[in-house]
Amino acid sequence: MDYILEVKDLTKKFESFKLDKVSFKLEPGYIMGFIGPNGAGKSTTIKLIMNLLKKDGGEVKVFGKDHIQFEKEIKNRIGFVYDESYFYEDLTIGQMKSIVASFYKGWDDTLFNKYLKDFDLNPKMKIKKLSKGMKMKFSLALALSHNADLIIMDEPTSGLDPVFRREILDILYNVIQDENKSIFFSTHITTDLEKIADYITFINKGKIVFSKPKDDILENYSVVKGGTNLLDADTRKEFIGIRETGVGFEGLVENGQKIKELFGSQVLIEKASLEDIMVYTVRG
Ligand SMILES: Nc1ncnc2c1ncn2[C@@H]1O[C@H](COP(=O)(O)OP(=O)(O)OP(=O)(O)O)[C@@H](O)[C@H]1O
Repeated sequence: MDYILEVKDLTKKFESFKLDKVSFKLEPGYIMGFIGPNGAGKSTTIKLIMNLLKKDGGEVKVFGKDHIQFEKEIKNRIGFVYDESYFYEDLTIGQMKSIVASFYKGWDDTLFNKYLKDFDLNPKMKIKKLSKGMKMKFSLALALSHNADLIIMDEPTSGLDPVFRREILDILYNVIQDENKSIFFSTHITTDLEKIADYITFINKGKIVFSKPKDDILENYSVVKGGTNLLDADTRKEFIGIRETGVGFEGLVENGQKIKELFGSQVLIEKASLEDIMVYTVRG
């Protein structure tokens, strides 16, 4: 199997945080969402993949090649959207575009102008006058205009309104209709991933909780609701996380069948959303 992105045992130590042997793989033609709470290590992972930070251990291969040894060649084929703006604020969109375009072999000006139009961006506008959402749109237009085979984005939809977010998701979906291209992006907006992601990689406290097909995840995890009288030391062990309220409890389980056998009709079992899975796993 040829992977477009292969991360193996990626490790980075900061003073008070460790990214601990992070591993996952992405095949061509798919979208992988990268989720996790604040401070889980998403941006650090992305910066390490892009070699913007020096790793302490592990391996990263992009298009089957080492990400440092073949950095220049690889970056020509990556469209990168970063959560911190790296633009020169005094330049206009058009001027900044010319600088960025000069780095890429496959730059497509026609496509870029189409995105500017779609995104309602005026090339004469100075970058410092753009709102957060407009800057994000500009970053996206740049990332999508050099025929990249892999799009890597750190929270591309944060700060965007729901209408534009939906538009972005449609654009991303169109990108992967070319089966040689893939998208890897981090986000807090799990409902966006429910719409378009094929795979979900979930990171918590620097460790991967899972990296699996979205459909498997949504099929396997359930939220169980019932009375607190059902909870004791043994039954609690069945849950990944539990929330108790005045009227009963809600808990996340990976195998709903076992709970069904245990509690029968005393509980209500519903499919878990990605948000449920994230919240209950993080809270425990
Ligand atoms: N350059 C650095 N030096 C020291 N610690 C750092 C550095 N960069 C990140 N960290 C720490 O590493 C941890 C992970 O940060 P990271 O930005 O990767 O999280 P994240 O999952 O992207 O969070 P968020 O969703 O809030 O953006 C945090 O505790 C952060 O303080």
